[in-house]
Amino acid sequence: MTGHDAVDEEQRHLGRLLDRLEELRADTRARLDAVLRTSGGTPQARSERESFARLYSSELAAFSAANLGLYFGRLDMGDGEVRRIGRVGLRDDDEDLTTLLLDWRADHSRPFYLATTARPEGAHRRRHLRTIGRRVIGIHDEYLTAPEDGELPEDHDDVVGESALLEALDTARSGHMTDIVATIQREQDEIIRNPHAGVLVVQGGPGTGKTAVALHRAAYLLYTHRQRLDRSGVLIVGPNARFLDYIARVLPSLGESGVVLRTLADLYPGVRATGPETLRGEEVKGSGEMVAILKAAVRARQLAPRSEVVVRVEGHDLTLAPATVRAARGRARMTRRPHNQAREAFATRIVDALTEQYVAALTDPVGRAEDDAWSPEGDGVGDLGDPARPLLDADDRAELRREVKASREVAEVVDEWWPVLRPERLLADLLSSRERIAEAAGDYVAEDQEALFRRDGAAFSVADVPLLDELAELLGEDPTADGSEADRAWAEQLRQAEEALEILTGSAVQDIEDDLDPEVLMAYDVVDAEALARRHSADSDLTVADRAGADRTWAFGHVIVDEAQELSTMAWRVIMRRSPNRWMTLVGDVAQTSSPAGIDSWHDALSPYVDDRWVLTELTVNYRTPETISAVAELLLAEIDPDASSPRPVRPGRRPVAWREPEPDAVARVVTEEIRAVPSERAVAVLVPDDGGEGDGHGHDGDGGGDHEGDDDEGTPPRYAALAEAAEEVRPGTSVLPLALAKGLEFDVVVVVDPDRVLARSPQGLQDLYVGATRATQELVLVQPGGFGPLLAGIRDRLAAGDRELSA
Ligand SMILES: Nc1ncnc2c1ncn2[C@@H]1O[C@H](COP(=O)(O)OP(=O)(O)OP(=O)(O)O)[C@@H](O)[C@H]1O
Repeated sequence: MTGHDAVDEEQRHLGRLLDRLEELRADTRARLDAVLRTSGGTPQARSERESFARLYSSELAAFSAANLGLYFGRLDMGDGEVRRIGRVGLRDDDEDLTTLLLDWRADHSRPFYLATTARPEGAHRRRHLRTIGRRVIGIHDEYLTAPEDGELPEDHDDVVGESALLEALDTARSGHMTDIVATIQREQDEIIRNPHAGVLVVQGGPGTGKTAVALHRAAYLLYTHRQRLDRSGVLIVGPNARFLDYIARVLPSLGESGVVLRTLADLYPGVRATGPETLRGEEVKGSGEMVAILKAAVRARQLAPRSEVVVRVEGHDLTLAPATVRAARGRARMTRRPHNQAREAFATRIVDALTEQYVAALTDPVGRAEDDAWSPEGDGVGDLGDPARPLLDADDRAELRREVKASREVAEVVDEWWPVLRPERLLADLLSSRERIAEAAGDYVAEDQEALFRRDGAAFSVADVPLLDELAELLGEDPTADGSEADRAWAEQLRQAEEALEILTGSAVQDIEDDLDPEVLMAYDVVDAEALARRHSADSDLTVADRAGADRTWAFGHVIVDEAQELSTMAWRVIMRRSPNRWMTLVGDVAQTSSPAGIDSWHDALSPYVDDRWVLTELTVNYRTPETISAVAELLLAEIDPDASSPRPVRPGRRPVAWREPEPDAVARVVTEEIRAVPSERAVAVLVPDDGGEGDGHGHDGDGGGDHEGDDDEGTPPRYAALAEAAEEVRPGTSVLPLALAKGLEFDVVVVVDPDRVLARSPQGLQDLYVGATRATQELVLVQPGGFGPLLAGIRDRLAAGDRELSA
């Protein structure tokens, strides 16, 4: 068969596939319309209709998404079987339901990603197809076993489908990440399909495809465990809104729309953390010591009077002694329930104590019983008279108790000493008062206490989010707030489970939470699966993603964290709460940690939660930066950690890294010169220092906000505003970004301005520069006003010497 014939054959098949897809789409559309036209019926019928409507809508979305690049690969197996691989699975409507196209996630598609000449996986030939719309514009064949008439080409290490891969890697970047279904590499495939049902860590240097792998794993898990994950949802947490925007199209392009994408800034429903944070603040607020500080802050709101307080009930003056209130407080704390739930126990004790006095006042006017109650042998709570001589029967007493409980003055004192607290108010009150900070964080040095302080009314920062979440745990639901019936039923189930656990373990659930001993059962473990499922399928028009995203206590079926190295100790606690089953994929690179509260060892971060029961996988090939740029990155990495190994770049560089040393007043000219030279279809970014020195607002893209196209200079530190303007003038739409926002992104050409200033930002300056230098797919330019300092000049000279040696 000639190349021409082969293209014709594939062309015919593509036409058939697209026609079949269209048929299925029309069919699903008709079903959806029929469901939407029906109304009325029993609540059960309504709920069934809603779930069918959701199912058909998501099928429709998947079919529409599959249209582009539907068919991209073919495997000819050794036994003559032909497998065609594409974005979705399609069957013919003949009697046998013949398979026309295999979903890339199906087991039978796997050899397409794994086969090499060394291990052909039963395949004889792999074919990559390039298509535009209905047209096949190219095919590329690789023989995995020797063809009859030719030699077997040499295997290229671990790179599968090399020419298709290199072509994909060379394409201009659009500002949005694209899926990689056609060219997933073996080491990536093994992670995407990894069957481990616990915590899977994906460690890899810059550009190794960690983000791509995480997103494709989400799509794979949804395909393979559809039933389970459709109900419980998948959560993906990324470093900032710009990053989420960058990756937002990948899952829809794979036909998956039910995933909740969040940053830490909006992981706490109802709050958008847009406030600035200092580096010190980030560090202090991220540390595990905050748990004790927040507990102290809650306890500080559980009060007792200094002297006796008189409460008037139905014309009788009843007295509450400080000891009575303290005893009630002690009992309430002993329930080990969250503050707002323990309030009932506190109120009950207060009402009991007052009722006794009330009874005594009516039956024992001389006050003997009361004297007994507060005698040194008394229990501080009093005694309801002598049961041998009851003057009031049980009903009378109950009535008196009701009167005490209903009294406004009693409610007021309960409110004053054990108020209902809400996380947002409590945190704002704590952080805006130096006295309260000193009270709760007495052990901290003055600078750390000061790092916590913020003006009242200021927006919360990203570092505050885990504190709010922690407080929500410590405080519990507001019993006076509305909630859906399903939520209340769920809260009640959890409460009962917690009580059962308390009896089982003899210790408090909150204390278990403190160090989250993995061997200790959590409430979620004992809430029966059925109740969990009922909650997850609660009758509602909203999608799972909507419901899960709005519910702080939602138990996600799978949780994926990208750039997980940035999570502080406090943030890990939030993430773990969202994943009670601990089925997670954590993706990151401990050499890229730029947050002072981030991690430098997976073990340290994870062992408190899962001990050593987590699996480490590694990605070793760099698909983004070409060799020339990787060489600079490698030397920077050696400064961060001499033992770390760099990922191997798959592409040579087109142009060496440019080292430019303009006079300080010529920086804008040099930068604009560089970006003007870049072809218009290529994406360019100018990366500038965060300006995040102590006391400065540190760059977090906290606005949580949507589409960033067109407002690319958002977040530019003021010092670089003029540079941003100049860049915009010569090349509209150029991103001028602080380095912190470049995390996870990539551009064809990257200009890093003032790298020495980045390095000077302690303690993570080296990591920041390493991140910045590895954002480019084609060219890197370093622009240092006044000339490079010793570290970078040294790197430049070593590379130049290496080049001279190579050419000698
Ligand atoms: N198998 C592949 N086929 C085609 N492109 C790929 C493949 N793997 C990765 N890429 C591309 O390489 C680039 C880097 O991938 P990605 O952003 O996922 O890397 P990363 O490890 O998350 O990087 P970083 O840690 O630096 O943010 C992306 O453009 C991605 O699409």
